[in-house]
Amino acid sequence: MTGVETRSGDAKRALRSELIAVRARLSQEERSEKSHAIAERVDRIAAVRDARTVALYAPLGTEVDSTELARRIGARGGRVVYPRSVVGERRLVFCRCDPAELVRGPLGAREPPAGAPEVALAEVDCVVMPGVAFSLDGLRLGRGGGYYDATLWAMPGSARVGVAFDVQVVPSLPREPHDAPLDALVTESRALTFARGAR
Ligand SMILES: Nc1nc2c(c(=O)[nH]1)N(C=O)[C@@H](CNc1ccc(C(=O)N[C@@H](CCC(=O)O)C(=O)O)cc1)CN2
Ligand SMILES: Nc1ncnc2c1ncn2[C@@H]1O[C@H](COP(=O)(O)OP(=O)(O)OP(=O)(O)O)[C@@H](O)[C@H]1O
Repeated sequence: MTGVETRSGDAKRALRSELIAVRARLSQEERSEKSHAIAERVDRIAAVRDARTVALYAPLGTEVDSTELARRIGARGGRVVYPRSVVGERRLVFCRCDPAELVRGPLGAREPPAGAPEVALAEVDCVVMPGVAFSLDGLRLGRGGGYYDATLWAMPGSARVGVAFDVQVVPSLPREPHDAPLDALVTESRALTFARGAR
């Protein structure tokens, strides 16, 4: 690892604990209300509305609640898949699963159980991701495993949409070469889209 990458790694760690604390200050009621507004807004983004298969996530801790978005996508006939962490390989696979069947995975997030049908990465039209922080230029800071980044690089045709509360958005984030930039970022107050060429 180069010195530059080490410094941005340190900066990411500091930002991670700061932004997790900021998000935790929202009340349960605020998070629920804002998550509903985010679901409405995400569902108006063309990349999501036109997607046949959308990768969502099972909310963990104080992340944006994806339940309403799952309901909306299902209601219009879309297919929702959830990530399973392949520990040791730093990657995700996506499986079909009823939300009620999700089980606690090795990293603490709820995931599809072993045996849930896996969907090829190329079939996933859009990936909707939670994060700890997002920047106005479309970078995402996750929990630090690098799972989404590694997987997204193997999905060049999938739209990448980050979802967050306004308090998680910062002007800029330290960028490392493996970071996979977003196509869109949606909060309770706005939707930002980023040009592919610009990233
Ligand atoms: N909801 C959700 N699902 C996700 C992710 C995520 O960030 N959020 N991931 C993004 O890559 C992948 C799983 N990676 C994870 C990486 C770290 C931790 C984590 O920090 N776990 C806590 C314990 C959480 C708990 O038990 O409440 C910990 O180890 O301290 C969780 C999941 C795929 N699924
Ligand atoms: N594709 C990759 N190849 C090599 N190392 C990687 C790759 N992706 C991430 N890493 C390493 O993994 C660690 C975590 O990366 P990073 O901080 O970008 O994760 P994150 O986006 O916050 O996590 P996640 O996507 O799991 O929520 C870093 O040490 C980084 O150098």
